[in-house]
Amino acid sequence: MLRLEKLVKTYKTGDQALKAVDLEVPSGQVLALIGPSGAGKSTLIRCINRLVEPSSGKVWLAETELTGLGQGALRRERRRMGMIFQEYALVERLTVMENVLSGRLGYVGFWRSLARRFPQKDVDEAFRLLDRVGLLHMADKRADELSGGQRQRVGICRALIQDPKLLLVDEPTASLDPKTSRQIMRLICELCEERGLAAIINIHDVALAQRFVQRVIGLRFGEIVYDGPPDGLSPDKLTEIYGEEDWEATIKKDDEAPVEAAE
Ligand SMILES: Nc1ncnc2c1ncn2[C@@H]1O[C@H](COP(=O)(O)OP(=O)(O)OP(=O)(O)O)[C@@H](O)[C@H]1O
Repeated sequence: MLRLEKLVKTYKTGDQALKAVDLEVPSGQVLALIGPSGAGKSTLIRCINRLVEPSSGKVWLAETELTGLGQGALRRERRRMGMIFQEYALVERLTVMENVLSGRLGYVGFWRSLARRFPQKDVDEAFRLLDRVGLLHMADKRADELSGGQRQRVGICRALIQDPKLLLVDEPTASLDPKTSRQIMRLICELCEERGLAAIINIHDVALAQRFVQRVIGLRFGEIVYDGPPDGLSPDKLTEIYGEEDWEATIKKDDEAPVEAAE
């Protein structure tokens, strides 16, 4: 449902962040994008919805070539791609409910959005989503009163209320403690499964990626150097992706106790 063909991004500075990346993601597949700092992970995610304009190559979302669209058509197609950010990108002075509903701004008309008058079905869906992520009781709280984990849950609801087919997730746990990180990764993966959503998750924590996703893409210097199951990430493979390090302590152990469901 998502296809990248020879995607290249060269920034004005001359940095070649992506070198002819080919990638296909079927419907409903959740994959993790790993790689060292500067490998091109954020660039790849942002080239898909053209927040960063690719230099050449094509991005297909189902039958639509996103790279060939004008601004109006691109705005419409972006509704099908929800984005979740490391720093949540909430509007601090707005309530949780208002932040979630802002995910519908691409759908409601200009005047309606200006008055923040959303259709009742959008409000109902926002309540359902907040309930699903355990934040129903927080609906009227201001965003700046929330913890990091709660903010990310709001960010997730805001992406999902768009009713996307694909989630683009940029370091969702980078600002969170280890336990909250696991909770957020689990939540994202569960929601994708419930809704048949595909997702690309840019994540630094290899063990966390291995624990939750079916497929891992390793990026190095703008090229895919690993594409396979989480268990195929041997120390040698990780060295190829990241460079020398002692990986035994980092890789998920098979005998590791499963995380409590109640976490
Ligand atoms: N706006 C920009 N202008 C110029 N060069 C950029 C820009 N954004 C990224 N780059 C360069 O492109 C390359 C890839 O950067 P990118 O942020 O995509 O990597 P990343 O894998 O997401 O790194 P990190 O994990 O540190 O976020 C780097 O060499 C970076 O310096």
